[in-house]
Amino acid sequence: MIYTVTLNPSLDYIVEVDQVTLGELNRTKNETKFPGGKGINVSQVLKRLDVDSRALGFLGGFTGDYIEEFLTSHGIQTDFVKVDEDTRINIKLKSDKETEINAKGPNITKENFEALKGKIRELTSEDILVLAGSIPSTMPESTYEELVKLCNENGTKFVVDAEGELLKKVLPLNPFLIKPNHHELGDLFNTVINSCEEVIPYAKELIRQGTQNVIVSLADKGAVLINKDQALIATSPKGDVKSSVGAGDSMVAGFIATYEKTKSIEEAFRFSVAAGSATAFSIGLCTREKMEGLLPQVKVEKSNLRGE
Ligand SMILES: Nc1ncnc2c1ncn2[C@@H]1O[C@H](COP(=O)(O)OP(=O)(O)OP(=O)(O)O)[C@@H](O)[C@H]1O
Ligand SMILES: O=P(O)(O)OC[C@@]1(O)O[C@H](CO)[C@@H](O)[C@@H]1O
Repeated sequence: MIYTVTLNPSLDYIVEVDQVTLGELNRTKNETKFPGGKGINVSQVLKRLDVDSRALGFLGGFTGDYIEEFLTSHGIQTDFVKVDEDTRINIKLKSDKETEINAKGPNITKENFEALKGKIRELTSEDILVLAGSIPSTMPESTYEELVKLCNENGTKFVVDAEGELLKKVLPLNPFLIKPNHHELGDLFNTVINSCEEVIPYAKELIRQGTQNVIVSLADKGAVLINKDQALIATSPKGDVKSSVGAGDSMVAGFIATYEKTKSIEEAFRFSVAAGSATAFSIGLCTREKMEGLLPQVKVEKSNLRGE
C-alpha cells in the first residue's frame, strides 16, 4: 500500500483577480476551493491514475472535516490524527502572476505526533511512504527524520518532497526519491541554478549523500532525473499555464504510479513530467486524460554530463 503523509494539510482557496491593487478593495473574477497540502495532492493524483493510497497526517476543525469528507467521497482512504485547532487555509492569488500565502498551521501536541508515529510503525517492507510539504510551525525540523527512521526499521521505502533542513536531514537515510525544484536544490547548496545541465553536479552530490533517485523540476525549462546509473533530461510540454499549484505533487504521483506498474525509472520519469505539466495547465489537479495527452511532448534523453 502507498501511504501519504501531510503534516500540514490546507484548504486551498484559489482566487482569480484581474489585477491586484494593494491597500484597495479587490473583487474576484472567480474563486475555487480544493483540499490541499502536498501529500493529499499526491493521494488525489494517484487515485486519478487508478492507484490506491491511504492519506495520513493531522486534520482539525471545520476545514479538516471538509478535507476528510472530500477525500472519502472521492474514494481515497484516510487515517488522520485529529488535532484541536483548525487545519489552515492557504490563499492562491491568480492575476497576471501567481502569488501564494501559506499559513503556518495548527498546534500539534506530543500526543498527536506519537499517535501518527504509531501508525507509521505499522508499515512494512511492502509499503511506500510519501512525506510531502511543510510541517506546522510548532514541530521541530527533525520531524521527517524521526518518521523516516521508523521506515528504515521496517524496510519501508520512502519518498520526500520537502525543503531546507527537513530535506537535508533525511538524505543520509536513503530515500527512494526526492523531488526538489531548481530553487530548492540551489538553496541546499547556496547557489543559483538556471538550467538542466547546471542541476547535474548538485543532484549527483545528493545521490552521493544517500538518495536513490532525485528528480529536479525546472517548471517550463524541463526536468532532470539522476540516480547512481544515469542522468536523464526531459523537456516540458508547452501549454497555457492555468495554475501550477500541485504540479510538483503530480510529478511525484505520476512517478510512483508508473514505477509501481512498470519498474522502469525512465518511463516513470516521462509520466511524472507529463503529470506535472497536465496540472500546471489545469485549475486544480491533472486528469489521467490530460496527462496522457501530453506524454508525446515529453522527450527524455540521456545526458552526457555525468557530473562526476
Ligand atoms: N510553465 C510551465 N510549462 C510547462 N510545464 C510546467 C510549467 N510549470 C510547471 N510545469 C510542470 O510541472 C512540473 C513541476 O513544476 P515546478 O518545477 O514549478 O515544481 P514545483 O515548484 O515543485 O511545483 P509546485 O508549483 O507544485 O510547487 C514541471 O516539471 C513541469 O512538468
Ligand atoms: O506550505 P507547504 O506545505 O510547503 O505547501 C502547501 C501547498 O502550497 O502545497 C500544495 C501544492 O504543492 C498546495 O496544495 C498547498 O497549499
